[in-house]
Amino acid sequence: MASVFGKPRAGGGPQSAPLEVNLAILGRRGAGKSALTVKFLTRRFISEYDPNLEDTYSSEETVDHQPVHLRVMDTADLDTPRNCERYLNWAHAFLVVYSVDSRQSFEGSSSYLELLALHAKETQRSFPALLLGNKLDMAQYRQVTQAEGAALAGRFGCLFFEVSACLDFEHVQHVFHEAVREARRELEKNSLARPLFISEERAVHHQAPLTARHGLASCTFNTLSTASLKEMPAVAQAKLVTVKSSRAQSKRKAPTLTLLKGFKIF
Ligand SMILES: Nc1nc2c(ncn2[C@@H]2O[C@H](COP(=O)(O)OP(=O)(O)OP(=O)(O)O)[C@@H](O)[C@H]2O)c(=O)[nH]1
Repeated sequence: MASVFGKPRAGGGPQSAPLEVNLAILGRRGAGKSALTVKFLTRRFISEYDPNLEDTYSSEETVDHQPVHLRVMDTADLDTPRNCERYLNWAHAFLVVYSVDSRQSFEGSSSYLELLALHAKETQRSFPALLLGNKLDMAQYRQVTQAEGAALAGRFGCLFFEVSACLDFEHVQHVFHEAVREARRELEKNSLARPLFISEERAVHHQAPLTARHGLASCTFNTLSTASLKEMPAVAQAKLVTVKSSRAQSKRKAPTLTLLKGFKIF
């Protein structure tokens, strides 16, 4: 697939330009979106962040021996999803985060999943989403059981993981790489797809396949469609991302730039 800024490249071997994947991290305040993002990018757990800053980071990753240019948007909605187009039209995949010690954040994650399902229905496109129960290290204060997390993910047909931003890096990395894999599958599917896209003429049903994959619910937000041909929309809208200074830099109490080694902020 040809590539311009903001549009993905699908496929390609080791010689080709890296696949471009945009990933948005969604969830209620305090769920641990920033902590997970920074853990993934720096291998470190940083405990304090400015809740009002929304940053987009860029990182060169290798996933399954394939180079990937990954952009991660650490969103900062207030209590509920707001002005969502900025990430809905930008991301190829979503990580929806809640905290296992907060029922409120779990309920918030459900709102985000509903928002994604609605967006898929409206745009007739598929959006991989992963549901993450964060703060697994706080399991003794659980308000949300693992079964509840899995059930919610199953309802929306997403992958589900429990993680902790302050425990091992590999687990957090695995989750982000799974999101890249899901996005890549979707991009490849779209690049192979016919050049015309079929839009709905009558009621569209949300499809939430519940197939188990490695014991987890799988798949993406899909919609069924009929008739009426339209031009195929870009997989991602070409959109310039305005990036403020790094949240990791801006709010960290003791700014240590070595923390930023290994990823670049743009
Ligand atoms: N124990 C524990 N604390 C965590 C974990 N992840 C985040 N926290 C803490 O939870 C609080 C909120 O984390 P953030 O990463 O700022 O949460 P957020 O979802 O980005 O919240 P906003 O910035 O308000 O949107 C901070 O005090 C973090 O230190 C975790 O895995 N375990």
